[in-house]
Amino acid sequence: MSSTGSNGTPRGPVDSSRIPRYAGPATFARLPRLDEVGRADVAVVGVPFDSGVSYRPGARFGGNAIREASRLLRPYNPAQDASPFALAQVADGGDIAVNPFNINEAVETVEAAADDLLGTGARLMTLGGDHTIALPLLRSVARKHGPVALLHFDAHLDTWDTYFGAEYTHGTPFRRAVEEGILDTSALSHVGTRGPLYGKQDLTDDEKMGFGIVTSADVYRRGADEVADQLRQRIGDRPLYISIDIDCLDPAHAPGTGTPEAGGMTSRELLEILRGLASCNLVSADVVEVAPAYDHAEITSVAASHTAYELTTIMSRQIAAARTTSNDTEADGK
Ligand SMILES: N=C(N)NCCCC(=O)O
Ligand SMILES: [Zn+2]
Ligand SMILES: [Zn+2]
Repeated sequence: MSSTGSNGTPRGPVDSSRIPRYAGPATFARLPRLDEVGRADVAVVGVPFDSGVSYRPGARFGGNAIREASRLLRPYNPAQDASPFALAQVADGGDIAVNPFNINEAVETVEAAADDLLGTGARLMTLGGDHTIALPLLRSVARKHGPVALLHFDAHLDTWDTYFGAEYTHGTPFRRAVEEGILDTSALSHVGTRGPLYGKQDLTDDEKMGFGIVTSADVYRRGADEVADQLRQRIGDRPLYISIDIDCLDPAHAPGTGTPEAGGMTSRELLEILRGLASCNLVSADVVEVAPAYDHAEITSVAASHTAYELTTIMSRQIAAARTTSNDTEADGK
């Protein structure tokens, strides 16, 4: 069942033709807060945590920067021919309050908060935070759906083992996830990979874990449509989690991030690949590693807000389609 406003439809964003879009506190896309609507089909939630980074800090401010940049999003998404906030109740669930001084505790807090939100039937659209948070989010999603397919957009593999002996960092979440058996290892892909590694072994280890790699150069050479087709075939109808490290984009398209690497995808390529995945069973997603202190003119947070908008649109469309199917089944049974 979906949440509805008092007139039976989801409560959408503040009307920017009546109330200036730059007025008032920011929620994602000017949507209602979760406490204003009771429950949501898609909960947008911030995780202000960056104690897992290996280089520049600052992603703890990413969620709010994305919310600010999302003021300009409009309610109809022409690329997917859908009005995501009318198809399903999308609401801003605020931030998960995580301990910046204790990574293990932070990981537990994120996992428990995700359990609570997923337990209400919502799908999660998480705004990071550094990439460490993908692990507890995946644990929670897998508890609900079983091992999930993973599409990981990133310059980096994030399947390294430890940094300074620490297991939970932004360079290690997906190795931990594979070790814990929470990923469906027949459908794991990195997209946008590039840049120097520690050694060739990084690639061999990653392949052994089950990952396929679409490099940023592959995207450039083969084009977004072909890449999306290939990914869609690999994923099939498995429950899918999409994790997007904004550094999958070239630093020209996302300068505001902690570990930038030259030679990345354009924001157009990323958005187009996502649109090509609209038929996949997207159960939750994150956008991480937005570090506004290194940004200019909100380039990075605007790209991140549009990325979250495409992901939210995919989820809303699927929720609406599932509702139609179950209504049809009910009608047939009567
Ligand atoms: N997840 C991100 N953004 N970066 C991981 C980089 C890890 C390293 O410094 O080797
Ligand atoms: Zn990265
Ligand atoms: Zn990453």
